[in-house]
Amino acid sequence: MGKKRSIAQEECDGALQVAVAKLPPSASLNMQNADVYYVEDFIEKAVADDWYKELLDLDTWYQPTLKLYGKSVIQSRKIAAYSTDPNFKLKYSGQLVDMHYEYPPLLRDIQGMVEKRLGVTFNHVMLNLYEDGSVYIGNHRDNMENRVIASLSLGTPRTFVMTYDPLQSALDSSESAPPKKRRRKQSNAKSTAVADQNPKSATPNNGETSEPAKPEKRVWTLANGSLVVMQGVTQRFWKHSIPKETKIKGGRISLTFRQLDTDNVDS
Ligand SMILES: O=C(O)CCC(=O)C(=O)O
Ligand SMILES: [Fe+2]
Repeated sequence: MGKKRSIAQEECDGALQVAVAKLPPSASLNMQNADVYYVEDFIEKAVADDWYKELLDLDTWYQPTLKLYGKSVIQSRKIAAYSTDPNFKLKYSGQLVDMHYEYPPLLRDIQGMVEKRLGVTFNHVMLNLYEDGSVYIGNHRDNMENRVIASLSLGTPRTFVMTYDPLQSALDSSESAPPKKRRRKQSNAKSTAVADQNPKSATPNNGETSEPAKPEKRVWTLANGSLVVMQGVTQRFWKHSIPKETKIKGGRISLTFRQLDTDNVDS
């Protein structure tokens, strides 16, 4: 029997079959068990401002209702969702997302530009509206089938936090998973390294699961016109959030482009 392969290794092989975004190595954040890029000046600020204003006027924004512990709660963050696949449906917190299949011309152009620059195609974009700093997104991981996730930021800069928090199953499948007790202690570790406002100051990139998990956190500001790309094994090992910053009065729109699995089409 051959040596058991790590999840990271298998995912890397899988990622070669599906396209990965092409970005310069200088944009890589060199995070352990992740493939994350940040391009601060992906588009000019003046263009980002214009796009922000135009997208704010879309008539497709709405506040989804979430089911939390059996109660219906209205999400503070407005969203607008589009798909290039006319049959594609998506559930979010148990509710069907209000999906639109006719892209407004600007959104089609933006998606085309992002696709061209990254060398990949997307079948879905979710717009998030953070009207001010009281609107946030809690710590979460995106679905595994989101092979490449590209998030374009427009408007007021907001803080982005990425926390190393491996899925239990990912560690269990790893060759060198540390014992359970130690893993739990590590994920709560107070000594978590925080690279405030500097996504590149970092621990070394291990690239795979052959090393014990290192507690780590990255915190930086998403500039107006910037792009974050997460792909490969990132969602298995890292969570992300945009915390509340109540002093912030300006608005922000993020456009999160995704490659959703068409097997999930719920027609
Ligand atoms: O607004 C952002 O940049 C992040 C949004 C996000 O994490 C999500 O939609 O899953
Ligand atoms: Fe997310």
